[in-house]
Amino acid sequence: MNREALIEATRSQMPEKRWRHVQGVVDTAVELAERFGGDKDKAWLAALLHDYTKAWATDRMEKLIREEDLPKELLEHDKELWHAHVGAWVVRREHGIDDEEVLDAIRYHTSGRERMTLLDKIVCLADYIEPGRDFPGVNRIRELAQNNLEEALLAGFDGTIKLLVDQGKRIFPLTVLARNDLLLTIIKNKG
Ligand SMILES: Nc1ncnc2c1ncn2[C@@H]1O[C@H](COP(=O)(O)OP(=O)(O)O)[C@@H](O)[C@H]1O
Repeated sequence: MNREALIEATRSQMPEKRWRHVQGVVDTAVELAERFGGDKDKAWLAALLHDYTKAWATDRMEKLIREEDLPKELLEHDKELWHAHVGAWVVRREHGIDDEEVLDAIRYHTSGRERMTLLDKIVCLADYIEPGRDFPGVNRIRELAQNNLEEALLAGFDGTIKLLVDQGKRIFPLTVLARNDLLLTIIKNKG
């Protein structure tokens, strides 16, 4: 795999602002991998590709979800969730990415899932706290991320779930499963 070509291909999918976010996620994911003993190369790759189709038109993503082997359930949920699954499918198809761990980290970076891998957690958390992010509560998540990956991610999911409830939106169930699972892990680690 040619890193430079992959960087250019990714950059060409999105406007400059989104590209800056991706660069922030890449740097943060590599830092988190160093801090928590993850694989830095995989963190780099999954973070680079996590938003590959984020700026694609909705109907382009919808067509792939309908026609390819992608979860049809996505169509009943917020469009913000689509790019994660579609992105994993596209980077496998277009760039031959076949590392299932990396593909999963891309696929679940927005929603999370039950039994998240270390790489899933790193990419998902990096997406919440990269330096360009500015939302109420982000600094608390950054502080927690200094020494507890699970507690930081839990705070991230809690914030997303609260926001969705306040906005009267549907919740994609994987985020609830991810949150419950993280809570259990945190309790076990303390006990
Ligand atoms: N469980 C969920 N159910 C419904 N929508 C969700 C859920 N989790 C996240 N979202 C939506 O996705 C958005 C998060 O997307 P964002 O953080 O911008 O991800 P990315 O960096 O991949 O673009 C949230 O603001 C929310 O609208």
